Amino acid sequence: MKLVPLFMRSRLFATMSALDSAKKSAAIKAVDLHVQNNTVVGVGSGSTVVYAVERLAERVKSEKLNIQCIPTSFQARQLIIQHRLPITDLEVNPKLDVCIDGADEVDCNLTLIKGGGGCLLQEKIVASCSKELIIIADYTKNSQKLGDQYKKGIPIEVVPMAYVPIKTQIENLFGGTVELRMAKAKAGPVVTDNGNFILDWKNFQQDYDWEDVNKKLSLIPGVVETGLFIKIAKKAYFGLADGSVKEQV
Ligand SMILES: O=C(CO)[C@H](O)[C@H](O)COP(=O)(O)O
Repeated sequence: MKLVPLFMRSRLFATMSALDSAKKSAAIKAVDLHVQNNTVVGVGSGSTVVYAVERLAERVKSEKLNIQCIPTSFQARQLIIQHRLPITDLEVNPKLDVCIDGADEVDCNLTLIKGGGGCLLQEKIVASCSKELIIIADYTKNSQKLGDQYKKGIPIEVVPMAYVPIKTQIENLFGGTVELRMAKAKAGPVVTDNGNFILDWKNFQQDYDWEDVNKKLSLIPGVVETGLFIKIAKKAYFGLADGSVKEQV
């Protein structure tokens, strides 16, 4: 095992805990302001959402809140079950009051990149059934233009057999580079909760009309969904390093 000098370890720890507390304060604020008794709530995916689920569980216990939760991924489903929150689905509850979810990047127009965790398809479906999508994130996700902060690319969920022609079409239409997302603890590609692959479109131009790009991407045969969330989010809460929370509408 490689030894990390003590001064570097404490700096690493300090950075991680500042980010975590920023995620937590954003999550608490969103849950406290957007969830009441009888709310049907969409539970997003990722590390920030963990704090939202913890807060939901606290409030259900202390305030005896009656809520119903709809997961956006296998991870979200497990979180809901672990915290013994009531779970439902779109078949029973096709209309949600609110969906609380994280994001990989949020630009000045509340356009989002989502899907860093590979859950974009169910996240977009659940968000589209919700009266409001509320984003919770730490301060590193807040940017002027997409691509300013998040360098891992725009995730695009695709049908496996079509990943090569889709990659070529995106590169020819828009430039940049498109990579098949590879798994970390499995040989081969990441397979989504829906049995699809993820392409990450990197080094894209930043001054695109994202609505137009999203329409064109969605029309390519085999594209299941894009990680571009345009005019869907109602509000974003960013936890800041000083413990405060910034709101963006
Ligand atoms: O879109 C997502 C998963 O598909 C997540 O919301 C996004 O990746 C943010 O995750 P985190 O809260 O861990 O930063």
